Amino acid sequence: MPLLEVRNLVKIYETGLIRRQYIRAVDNVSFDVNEGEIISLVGESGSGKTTTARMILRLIRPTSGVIKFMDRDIWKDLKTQRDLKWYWRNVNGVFQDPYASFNPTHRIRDVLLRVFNLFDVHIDEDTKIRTIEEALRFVGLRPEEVLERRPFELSGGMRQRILIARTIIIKPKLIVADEPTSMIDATLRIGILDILLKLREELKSSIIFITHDLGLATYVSDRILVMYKGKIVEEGTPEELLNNPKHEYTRSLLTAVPKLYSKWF
Ligand SMILES: Nc1ncnc2c1ncn2[C@@H]1O[C@H](COP(=O)(O)OP(=O)(O)OP(=O)(O)O)[C@@H](O)[C@H]1O
Repeated sequence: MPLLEVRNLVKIYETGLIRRQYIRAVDNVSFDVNEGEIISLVGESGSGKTTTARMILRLIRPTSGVIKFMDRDIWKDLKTQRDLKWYWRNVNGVFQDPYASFNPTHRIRDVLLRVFNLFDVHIDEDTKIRTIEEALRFVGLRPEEVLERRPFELSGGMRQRILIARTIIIKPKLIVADEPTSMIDATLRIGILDILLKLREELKSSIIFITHDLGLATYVSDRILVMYKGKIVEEGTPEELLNNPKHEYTRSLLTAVPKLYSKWF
C-alpha cells in the first residue's frame, strides 16, 4: 500500500464577479508516493503544482478526486480536530518563503517550542529543548547561535533551515516541500536538497519536492512527475527523463538544465 494515493484530482477555481471564469488548475492528476520515496512535481509557473500541494496538505478542497493517506480518505475519513492534528503531524509542509512563515517578533526558541503545543506533543521541557537542538543540528545549524535570535537576524538560508527543523521536530511521514530553495542563493540550494536526502536516509521520510527547476528535481528525486497546464504529462526516473524525454514540454525544460546534471547519467 502506498503512503499517499492521489486519484483523479481536479481543482477548478472560479473567478470574476460579473463574468464567471473557470480555471482548471489541476486536471485529473493521479500518482502514488511510497514510504521513503522522494518524488518531484516539476513544471513552470501556473502549471498547478502549488494547488496540488495545498490539496494534499488539506488546505484547499479538491473539486473532485480522492487523496488517501495511509488508506484514509483525507476529506471523508478525517472529521475531528484530533484527526486533523494527526494528519498535519504526519503530512507537513515546508513553503517557499521562509520569512513570511515566521512571526518576526518571536525568538527562534519560541517559534520552535510552539510546534509542540500546536501538535499536542506532551513531553517535558528538557526533552523539548533537546529535540529542538537535535533538529537544528540535523539541518546544519548551531543551536547556541540561533535559539535566541529573531527571524530577521538570520540569513534566508538559515531561515529556510529553521523551517525544515520545525518540520523535523514532529517527524512527519510525508513532507511537502514547495519550492524550498527558490528564495535562497543558488550556492546554498544544494545544501537544502542534501538535508532532504538526509531526512529520507535517517528518518525514512517521504518527500514531495515541488520546483520549476528540473535540474534540482534530478538531483534529489527517485521519480519525477512533469506538470503542464494542470496535467501530469510525463513521469519517470531522473535517468529516464534526462536520457529519453517523451513529451515536448519535458524536452523544453531540459534545455534549461545545465550539462552538469546530464553528465551524471
Ligand atoms: N486562489 C486561486 N484563485 C484563482 N485561481 C488560482 C488560485 N490559485 C491558483 N490559481 C490559478 O491556478 C493555476 C495554477 O496555479 P498554481 O499556483 O497551482 O501553479 P504553480 O505551478 O504552483 O505556479 P507557481 O510556481 O507560480 O506557484 C494558475 O493559472 C493560477 O493563476
